[in-house]
Amino acid sequence: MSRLRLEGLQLAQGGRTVLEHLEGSFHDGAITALIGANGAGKSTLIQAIMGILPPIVGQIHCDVPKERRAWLPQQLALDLTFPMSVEELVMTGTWPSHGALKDYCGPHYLKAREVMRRLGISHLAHRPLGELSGGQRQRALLGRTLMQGAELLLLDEPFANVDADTVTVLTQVLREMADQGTTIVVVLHDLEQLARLADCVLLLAGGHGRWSTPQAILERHGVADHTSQAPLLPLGFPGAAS
Ligand SMILES: Nc1ncnc2c1ncn2[C@@H]1O[C@H](COP(=O)(O)OP(=O)(O)OP(=O)(O)O)[C@@H](O)[C@H]1O
Repeated sequence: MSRLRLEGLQLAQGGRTVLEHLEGSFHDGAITALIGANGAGKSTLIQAIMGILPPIVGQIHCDVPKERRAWLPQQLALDLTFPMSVEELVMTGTWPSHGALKDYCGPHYLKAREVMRRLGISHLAHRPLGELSGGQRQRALLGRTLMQGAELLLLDEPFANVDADTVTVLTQVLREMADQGTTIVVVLHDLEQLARLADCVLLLAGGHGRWSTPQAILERHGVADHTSQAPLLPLGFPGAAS
């Protein structure tokens, strides 16, 4: 049985229903793209899965322990002026399981070094977060979730404001995480990212959710061969609820 399931879910923001009758299971060890127009409720669903927004009706069944759930919010939502280095940020990935006040030990530093190497940010270990580019920041933030050993990873537009090399590295690391069993839910906004990354799709439109596949979404947008370089088109999903 899937570790993350939605059952008769209704979610509201500011007293207004945003999504209702959401049902279904996210595949374990797969990357599910959460797509839909602006305001469709993608962030709302992410907040609910993270346990920040309680459902009005229905339930979210999540069998992943809290310390193994990770959320990478939109970069713009983060205050990165906090005086902290890349290595320190990556090390905070140990907090959910070890506590914030515990001293780090040798194996923690070794693991952090391995994580930074994997993400190509070893040379930035001691650089303050405020001095990083968007792509470098995103690598460091993903490093924190690797350090955490996340089994459920939620990402909100992880490729916004990042360079092409970072897109490649993030895509590769996310695929490796999924192959190792992590359940990944990622808010995406364009077809190229969808073609490159997603195994499954949950499309939000008109207050409802519909499960689909990357192939079906790409064909609907007239991109038949999804293995080729798909054009970078905004996903507006007109009439997506049909
Ligand atoms: N804190 C809030 N109070 C009231 N309404 C909200 C709040 N947050 C979101 N909303 C509304 O809920 C609806 C869904 O918003 P949400 O941010 O989940 O959409 P989204 O699909 O993530 O959009 P985007 O692609 O623009 O990020 C929108 O109509 C939005 O205006």
